[in-house]
Amino acid sequence: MCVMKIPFRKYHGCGNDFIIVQEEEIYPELLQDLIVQSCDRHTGIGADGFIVVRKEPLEMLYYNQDGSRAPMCGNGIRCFSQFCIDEGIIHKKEFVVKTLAGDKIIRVLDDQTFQVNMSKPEFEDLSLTGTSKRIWNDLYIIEDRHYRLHTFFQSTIHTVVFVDELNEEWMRKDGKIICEDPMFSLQTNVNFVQCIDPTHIQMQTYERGCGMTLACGTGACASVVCAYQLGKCKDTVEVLLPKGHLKIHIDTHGDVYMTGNAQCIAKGEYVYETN
Ligand SMILES: N[C@@H](CCC[C@H](N)C(=O)O)C(=O)O
Repeated sequence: MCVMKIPFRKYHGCGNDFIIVQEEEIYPELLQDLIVQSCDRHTGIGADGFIVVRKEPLEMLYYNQDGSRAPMCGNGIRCFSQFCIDEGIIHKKEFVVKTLAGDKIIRVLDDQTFQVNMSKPEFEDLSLTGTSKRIWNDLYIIEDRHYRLHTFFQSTIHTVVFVDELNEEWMRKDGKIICEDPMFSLQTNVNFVQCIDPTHIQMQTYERGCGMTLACGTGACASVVCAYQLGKCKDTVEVLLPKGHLKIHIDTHGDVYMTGNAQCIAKGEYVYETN
């Protein structure tokens, strides 16, 4: 066994929480184990996700709490941006971050608030979603609950489900069932959405690699895109979440913009014991 002290910061965006470290502080061969141990809510720091900061060129490497890699994280990229400011890595008001879902342009607004161009949704390229067929308004029944699934790629795979009311018990149970359905070979994030009025929705996400979270940025974008396509909302919507809100805007070219904040909640050294 060997003990290492790894400098980290912890952030949250609307309650979606992340451990963030710089790439030079970690050993790639130990990364999976480090993620699983440090994200544990009882024996580690606790977090929904783990972010590695690559500086040259600036890149966000995102991992879910189970150690799986994801192409992007909307709340994570705002926290990544705040980390880069806090650590003196970035001094500009606008910059580009590389991700597995392409380059994302970040604009720093007020203190701790960021606008991110989250790119256009992808409805056609099924290889991106890990599904063998297009899923749009498809009926999905669990016991006596009837859902309509809409699956597409919005910087990562998302399935949007509109419900009359958000119900914690069913979201957790049915979110897991939909997420792990074998028709999604790469699994899917599942967003339960309640439309309040044309400019407000409420949502919560069962995340692949993590379970229920308090917020999901890419999920908020996907939910608004889907609601807009179905004529359920306007092109600018406030997404209400248990611990905050995000503003999502779809421009005339179909690009999706997310605006929200990011907060540093801890800074220190993680005492990591290798097995
Ligand atoms: N919480 C994130 C999404 C994180 C990745 C997701 N669980 C996946 O595996 O695709 C967000 O804010 O977008």
